[in-house]
Amino acid sequence: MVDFRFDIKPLFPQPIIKVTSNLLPHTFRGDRRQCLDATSKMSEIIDRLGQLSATSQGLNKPVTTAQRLRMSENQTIYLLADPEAGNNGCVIGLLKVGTKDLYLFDEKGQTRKMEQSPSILDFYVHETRQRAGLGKRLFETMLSEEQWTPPKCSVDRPSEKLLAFLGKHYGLVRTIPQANNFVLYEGFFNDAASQNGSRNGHADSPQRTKNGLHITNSPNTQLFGATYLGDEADHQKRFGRRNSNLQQQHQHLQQPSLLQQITQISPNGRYGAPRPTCSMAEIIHSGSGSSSKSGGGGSSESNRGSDIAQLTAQFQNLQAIGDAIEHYHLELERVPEPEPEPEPVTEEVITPASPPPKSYTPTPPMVRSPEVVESIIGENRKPPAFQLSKQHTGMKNRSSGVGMAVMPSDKMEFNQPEREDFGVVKINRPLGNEITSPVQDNTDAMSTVSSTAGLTDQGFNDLKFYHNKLW
Ligand SMILES: CC(=O)SCCNC(=O)CCNC(=O)[C@H](O)C(C)(C)COP(=O)(O)OP(=O)(O)OC[C@H]1O[C@@H](n2cnc3c(N)ncnc32)[C@H](O)[C@@H]1OP(=O)(O)O
Repeated sequence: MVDFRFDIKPLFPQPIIKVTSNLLPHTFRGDRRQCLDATSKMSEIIDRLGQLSATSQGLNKPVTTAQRLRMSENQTIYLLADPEAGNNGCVIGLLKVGTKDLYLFDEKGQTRKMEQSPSILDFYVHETRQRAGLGKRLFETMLSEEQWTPPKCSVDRPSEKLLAFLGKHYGLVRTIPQANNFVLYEGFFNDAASQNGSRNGHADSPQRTKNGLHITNSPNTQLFGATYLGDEADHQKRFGRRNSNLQQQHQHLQQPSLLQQITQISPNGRYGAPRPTCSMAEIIHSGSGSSSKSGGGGSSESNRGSDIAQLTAQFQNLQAIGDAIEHYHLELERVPEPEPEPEPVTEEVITPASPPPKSYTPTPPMVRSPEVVESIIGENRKPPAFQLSKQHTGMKNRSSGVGMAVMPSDKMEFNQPEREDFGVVKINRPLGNEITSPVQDNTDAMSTVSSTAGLTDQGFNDLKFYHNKLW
């Protein structure tokens, strides 16, 4: 029995009291100060009994606390005490009930939404007083106060003791399997459809197929296929340890043809929103698209001609890409091995506080001078041939995100000896490296450079001034 440092008699003018979110016995009468005192004491009683109940059921945290009761709108705790025991009396048991909106399966496996369904949420009688009829006394008081009948109560994860209790006192044995942790007994749905407004095919409720499968219509359904509720395996998995004795009914069959049918649900909402087109995908797929179009529609000669022209253009594009890749590989092979490491340059040397980049994507040909390529490749694959100054490496001027996304360049340097008009920049050539042949000048760029973009003392513009954030 559970006793407390205070006298419980004022709180228990009768052996069983009812407590709701105000944390006061339903019998309570008193002023504000007495009210605060009673609330504090009642909180202590509830927390203590809730903890004992959890321990008794092997739960790692209590289902019942004063704080939870205070926050709830539709829960009630019945407390059983023996006010005459000892000096201060003692509390013997607790029964927490409430109403819940639940999606449940009826005896036929049909889904029903039950609103304000009566539920047994927590039940405990102190170990020293169990099997003495006190549990039944508490339960009966609750039934009469709430005007509930036992078969109409759902039970939240009942323990074996509670299952035995309900079987013994109320003949509740045959259960209706559910996909959640609640146990229902046969008779739960008798006249429930008319009383509780339960219905099948509710907008929010799972739908039922002719074979008894239940399909949840959630965004995940669009992404990963339908979720099936109510089959035995799923029930076993969800229902867990306590209700192994309840696995008995409703073997729902899953036929492959039906699965195919129900998983072909067209996406809607944001999952059905158009996606941005991928230019490479367009190149690859537009050929088949156009051919199917022309094939399906009985196209004219001119259509066919334009299709061929399109295909030729795409082919040439692909060829050009292939050539560029091949050229790029050749250039990489041609990069000479770095010289043995000379004495490092001591002046103006940067010993980067941050480590060098872990991965490096080398520059394509025709963009850098071989020396720059060599030094940068050496930076990643082998120890550098010499220590690079900040001005050589452009460490601060590096645009790793944007530049690499567009072309595999570790460093982009801009040659702009004179100020040009707004928005126009000549790029990719250090000062002094003038174009010797038009072939070299294979790069163009437009930039959003402002007139305040600063030149370094070497004449390089810092790329950050050109970076378009929308990239
Ligand atoms: C939703 C939930 O709350 S689930 C959690 C339920 N609570 C617990 O499991 C906590 C530990 N158990 C208890 O507190 C109590 O056993 C209760 C609340 C379940 C029942 O209270 P009691 O005062 O023992 O009930 P009462 O004396 O009226 O009825 C006794 C019957 O309950 C069942 N019962 C009670 N204790 C046990 C037990 N240790 N083992 C098996 N059955 C038991 C039996 O059917 C028993 O009848 P029997 O003695 O003829 O076999």
